[in-house]
Amino acid sequence: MEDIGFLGMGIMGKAMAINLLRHGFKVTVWNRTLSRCDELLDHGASIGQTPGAVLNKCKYTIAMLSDPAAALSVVFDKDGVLEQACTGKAYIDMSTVDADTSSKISEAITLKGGRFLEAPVSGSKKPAEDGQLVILAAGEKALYEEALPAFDVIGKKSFFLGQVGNGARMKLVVNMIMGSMINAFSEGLVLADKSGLNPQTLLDVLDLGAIANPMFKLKGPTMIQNSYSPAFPLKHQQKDMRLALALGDENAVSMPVAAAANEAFKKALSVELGDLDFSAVHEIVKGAQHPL
Ligand SMILES: NC(=O)C1=CN([C@@H]2O[C@H](COP(=O)(O)OP(=O)(O)OC[C@H]3O[C@@H](n4cnc5c(N)ncnc54)[C@H](OP(=O)(O)O)[C@@H]3O)[C@@H](O)[C@H]2O)C=CC1
Ligand SMILES: O=CC(=O)O
Repeated sequence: MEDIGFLGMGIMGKAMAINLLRHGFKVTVWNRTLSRCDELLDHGASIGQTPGAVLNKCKYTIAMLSDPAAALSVVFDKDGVLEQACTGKAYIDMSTVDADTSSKISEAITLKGGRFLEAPVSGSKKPAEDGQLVILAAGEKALYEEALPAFDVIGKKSFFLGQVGNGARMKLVVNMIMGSMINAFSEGLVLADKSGLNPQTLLDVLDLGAIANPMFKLKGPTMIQNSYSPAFPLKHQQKDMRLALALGDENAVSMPVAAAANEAFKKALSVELGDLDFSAVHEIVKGAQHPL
């Protein structure tokens, strides 16, 4: 698996492609805003002019795109992946999407003789830079096994979860929990502050107890400084809450905590915090204490 195509040079795609290049893979990159590929030239990448051109050149193509609309557009639009899908071509979509989107893509590609794996990831900008992602793959098992040398560079652990859709579902469950947790954490920071406690001391206490976790440790110090440089953009976290709630609807699972968290993310989007880190929901939680 030496020659790899990579579609989507956003926060995650760029870091993952650079890691592959560092480890000796030949990588051909494409991004909708093509100029964002230029930086990859310094790392030894080639540039493809369209998703179809990348697929045409490479036996294996990975995609890391923002949402279902982007994932579908890159496959089904003109000069897209589907135009070049055929026997011997493998497509690995690592974007966070819902199971229906993934299944649509899988069906279209396999109908043309192509191969498909979904492989969303858990972990953010820093784990992507450090090759420490957790990979949640589903689809063609043989393709999963062929992809492992690349997954081992990108991630610290890969799971094969069975049929297409299971990777997407697992990722949405994980991010539903994460989105609810960041809201509860934010409320705790506000409560500590308003009741006369030092939020930094709260962080120290949390870090020593049963609910210590890497997210609180990483995001806490920046949240108390109101600093939200995007590692995981809030607009993507809201997309994940929306898709997870839809999965809850499909399965008649009541999720009032996630629904409340989703409202906070929606409010954050409405005041244009979507491009900041998802921890910027803290601004909404703080603001809720001062209704106009
Ligand atoms: N950041 C994180 O911590 C993590 C993100 N994820 C998931 O990974 C995916 C990518 O995230 P991230 O890199 O942070 O996102 P970014 O917003 O940084 O990048 C999004 C990418 O999608 C492309 N894109 C958006 N819309 C379209 C479209 N209609 N057609 C073609 N390309 C499009 C963008 O291209 P352009 O440059 O032209 O806008 C860009 O390459 C998302 O699904 C996210 O939920 C998963 C784990 C962690
Ligand atoms: O999807 C985001 C992450 O941190 O994982």
